[in-house]
Amino acid sequence: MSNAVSSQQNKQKNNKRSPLNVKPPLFKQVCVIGLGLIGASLAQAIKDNGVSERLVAVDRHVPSLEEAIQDGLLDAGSSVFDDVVSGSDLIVLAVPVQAVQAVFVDIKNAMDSGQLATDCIITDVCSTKVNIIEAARTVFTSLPIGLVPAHPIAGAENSGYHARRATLFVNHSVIICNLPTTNLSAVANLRQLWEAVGAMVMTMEAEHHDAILAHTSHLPHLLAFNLVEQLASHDDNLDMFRYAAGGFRDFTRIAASDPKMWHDIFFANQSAIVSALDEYSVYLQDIRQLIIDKDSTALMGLLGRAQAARRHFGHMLASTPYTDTPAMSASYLITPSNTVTGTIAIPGDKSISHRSIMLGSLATGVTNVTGFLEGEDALATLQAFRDMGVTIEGPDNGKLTIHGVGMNGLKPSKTPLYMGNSGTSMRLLAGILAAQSFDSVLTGDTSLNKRPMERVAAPLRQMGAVIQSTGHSGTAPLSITGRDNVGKPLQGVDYDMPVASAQVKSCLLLAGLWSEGTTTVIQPEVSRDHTERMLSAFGYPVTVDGNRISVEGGGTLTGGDIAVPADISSAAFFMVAAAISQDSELTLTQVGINPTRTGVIDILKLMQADISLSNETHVGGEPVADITIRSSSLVGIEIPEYLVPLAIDEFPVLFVAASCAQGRTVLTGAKELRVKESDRIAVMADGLKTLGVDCTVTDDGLIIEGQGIQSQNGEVNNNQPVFGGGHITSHHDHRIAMSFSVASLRASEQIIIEGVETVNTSFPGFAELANQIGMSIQVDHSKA
Ligand SMILES: O=C(O)C1=C[C@@H](OP(=O)(O)O)[C@@H](O)[C@H](O)C1
Ligand SMILES: C=C(OP(=O)(O)O)C(=O)O
Repeated sequence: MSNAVSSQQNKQKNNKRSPLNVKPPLFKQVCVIGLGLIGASLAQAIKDNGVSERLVAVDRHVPSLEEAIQDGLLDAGSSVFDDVVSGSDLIVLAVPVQAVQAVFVDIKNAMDSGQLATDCIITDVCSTKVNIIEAARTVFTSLPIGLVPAHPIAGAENSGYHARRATLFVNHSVIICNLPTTNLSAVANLRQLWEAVGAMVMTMEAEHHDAILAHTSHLPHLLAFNLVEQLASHDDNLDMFRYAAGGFRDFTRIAASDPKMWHDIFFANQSAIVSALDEYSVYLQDIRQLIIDKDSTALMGLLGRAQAARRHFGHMLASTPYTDTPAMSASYLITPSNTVTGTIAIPGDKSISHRSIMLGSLATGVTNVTGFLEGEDALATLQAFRDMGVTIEGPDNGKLTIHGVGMNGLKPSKTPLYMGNSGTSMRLLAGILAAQSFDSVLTGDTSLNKRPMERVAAPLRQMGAVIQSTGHSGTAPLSITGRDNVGKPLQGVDYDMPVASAQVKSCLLLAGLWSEGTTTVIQPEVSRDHTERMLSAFGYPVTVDGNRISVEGGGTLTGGDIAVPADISSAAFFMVAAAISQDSELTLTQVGINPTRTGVIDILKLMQADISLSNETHVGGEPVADITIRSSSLVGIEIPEYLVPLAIDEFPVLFVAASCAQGRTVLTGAKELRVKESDRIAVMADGLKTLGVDCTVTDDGLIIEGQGIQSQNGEVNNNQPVFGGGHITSHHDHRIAMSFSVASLRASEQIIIEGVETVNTSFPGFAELANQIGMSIQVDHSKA
């Protein structure tokens, strides 16, 4: 008796296909063996996406087949292979690993009898790959040219036909194992199929696949089953389970999976699982010993690294910023307001926070940091040093304890160092890493991977570094060869910097710490000098002679305490907010006023802003002061070029100030703005035009026709709107998003700023603080 079921009567109504059909269908007939969750979901996805003219299935459970035909999913189905397989050009094995060999026997017989063409594509969805290939070798004299082992990394706790979802594979990875015997067109067709159902295809050697999966899937399942077994075998197991908290539940969730399936997988991938388990046992013994020894530093190091790595991997793979932003596409909806008042503390300085991690890690002894900026950029630097084996406790409310490893104590990271969105992290680290004994790779998110890196790579090469910018055009990822492989240390050089960049200067000075002889950097204009100051604070001699800065290689750093002042670049948004609005007065406490950073104060003063400094003192080698700023009648100016590097990050918000000034403001000599997180000249000009401001982009700057009104009798008149309302896109640049938020203080209507999640890179809590002083920013996560 034949177990075949067919669906003539259903054909008509089930021929509807999605408008996004792949045309013509890739396959004439796909035969799915096994209608469990994965097989049925793939069948549904093939059907919905019109990937095959006909779809048939083989399953031992005839009612599922009947239902699938009734549902219009299948054209035919049977529990007997020969009944339906004839003429298939793709066979998908979605059966347990141990059943694969028997299906290969059926396929071979069908090929021998001419029911199947010898180039029919044969694939599978099993979690192990080497044993699938071995099973094929046992059955076929030579591997079929259509054999393409594959593994979709997708699943759910529910199983069976009814749990199927056509979307199961969308945005999930599918690993395809290319075999030397396989027809290239078979691989290409299978790739197209998976892409058509929404998956992302990657290729891998079968052995590598099994080793990776042994660690990432098989080992966790094994541990989950085993932990439940351990607890269940206790005499008081009822109490154990009754009081088992969320940790146990989370850890053992996967122990609810199908035992038969896992039994098969554990045997099928035996050797890779055993070696993953052996490695796990070593780690278990190590952490056991740390607890016995009460080795607090090492235990904190391990736990901190693991916690950060857990977050970090996800972001690294997605090329997204660090902190868990609930939405990666958040917007600000800003209702116009016209007054800001209060006394507020601004978060810590980003530049100094980066350097505190770098020098603290390389120092001997412990460095305690307070006021650390817990923004994504500085956290990227922190993670990189953790990845290189440094124990860093915190951050906890801006406090960090760094257990320095000394000048030669860094260890190679096991993964590329991920710098997120942070140019400072990547460029300064390039200098440090070029001098280390080991190889490194530095990578970043999509924005950072577009920014110029040859500005550091080229001078580092002059020092003897072996460094490649492997991106499209002198861009990251950066691949750095360690000195052990180069065979000699870096050599000091004299380098005349073509641009006044503190990042380039710092990169070379840091490389100079390990170089033979003297490294001298000559800058065309003064740029921020935090590296020089902090090196001195850590006891490393730095010679500054005008714009020539030198270090001798071979010194050491001594850890100490660092108090990070508030970031003047973040304070700038609120300075401009108070200046352009009416009846405003803001005091920003203990802001860093390092003279290489105060260009924004100088420019605002030239524009006749009402700013004053008080409580001037020093914090950790850096001058700080309270800054008070009131509503001002700003006037347009020609910005002196020497101030450009001293206010480089503040220009986006200064453009907002210029729009509110009376008369024209002209910025020149600021080409650097084009290679920040966005092209800040073009992007600001677009946004200003959207809001109705007349401005002209030049090669190296911007001309803005201010719309401010002259003050009458010394009275400030900042009531009139200067900006209209509208939609602004931040181009995922934090400073663009914050600058246009400030513009809302002189807007006539609502401003919506899209893509504001990167504000967290430099100013976590910006919107809350802005609202505290009288602005009205609503954060909208609905696009997540
Ligand atoms: O050294 C630093 O910490 C920084 C230097 C500046 O870059 P350039 O020096 O490349 O202009 C600045 O834009 C950046 O936000 C931070
Ligand atoms: C340019 C900036 O930072 P980085 O270069 O570190 O990404 C910035 O914060 O404005």
